[in-house]
Amino acid sequence: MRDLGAYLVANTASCSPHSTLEVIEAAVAGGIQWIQLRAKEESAREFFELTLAAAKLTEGKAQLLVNDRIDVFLAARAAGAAVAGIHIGQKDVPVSLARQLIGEGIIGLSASTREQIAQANLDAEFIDYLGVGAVRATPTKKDHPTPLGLDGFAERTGWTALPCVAIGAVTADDAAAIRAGGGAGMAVVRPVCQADDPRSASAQLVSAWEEAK
Ligand SMILES: Cc1ncc(COP(=O)(O)OP(=O)(O)O)c(N)n1
Ligand SMILES: Cc1nc(C(=O)O)sc1CCOP(=O)(O)O
Ligand SMILES: [Mg+2]
Repeated sequence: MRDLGAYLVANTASCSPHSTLEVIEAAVAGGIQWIQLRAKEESAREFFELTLAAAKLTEGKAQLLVNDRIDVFLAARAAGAAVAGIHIGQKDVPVSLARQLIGEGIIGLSASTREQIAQANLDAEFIDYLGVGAVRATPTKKDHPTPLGLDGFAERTGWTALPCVAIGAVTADDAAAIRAGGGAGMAVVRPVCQADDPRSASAQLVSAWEEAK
């Protein structure tokens, strides 16, 4: 899984005036193949229902990951939804236990400091990719880690053999630098969720990533 490419974090709080499902449908139509559903304010039931609906849009076309909520992922999978895995962070449950709980499935882990990446390397058997950020400060995640810059991101890809996805105020204009810095993908919220035309914004990100090869 070295190339995750353009990766959408479909953050429910960022999708207005579109609905989250409209954004996901547009992203799939635009060619994005990795989509994480991030719902920080919703109840478990709301997140679960949204995951079921999203999985119908992504099935066979994109990998759908659930942010944070292993319970929601497990419930959606038990309900027969095509959910691919989870993305968890340093404040979530340990990745080895997450692996025990979900069994097969993709696990993405956020890691940005030297210590976090060293620990991820020790836990590498449980992890499919790392989310590494924040590349830049972003209003989308108020408690984002200290900004790294593109150079800091590139430095971190050298600390691990795990695929690293850049996140935090990155845009299509950063695709070449992220790839040159050893990145396996670029994750965005606002460039797609807040675009007037999320489908063409998604297609633009996919092209930028492909052209940066
Ligand atoms: C691809 C990707 N990378 C990093 C994050 C951040 O995850 P986390 O640190 O758990 O923070 P929250 O998103 O839960 O606020 C991510 N979601 N996706
Ligand atoms: C969900 C998330 N995690 C981050 C991290 O640095 O770990 S930054 C972030 C939000 C990225 O949003 P935007 O593309 O709108 O800047
Ligand atoms: Mg988290």
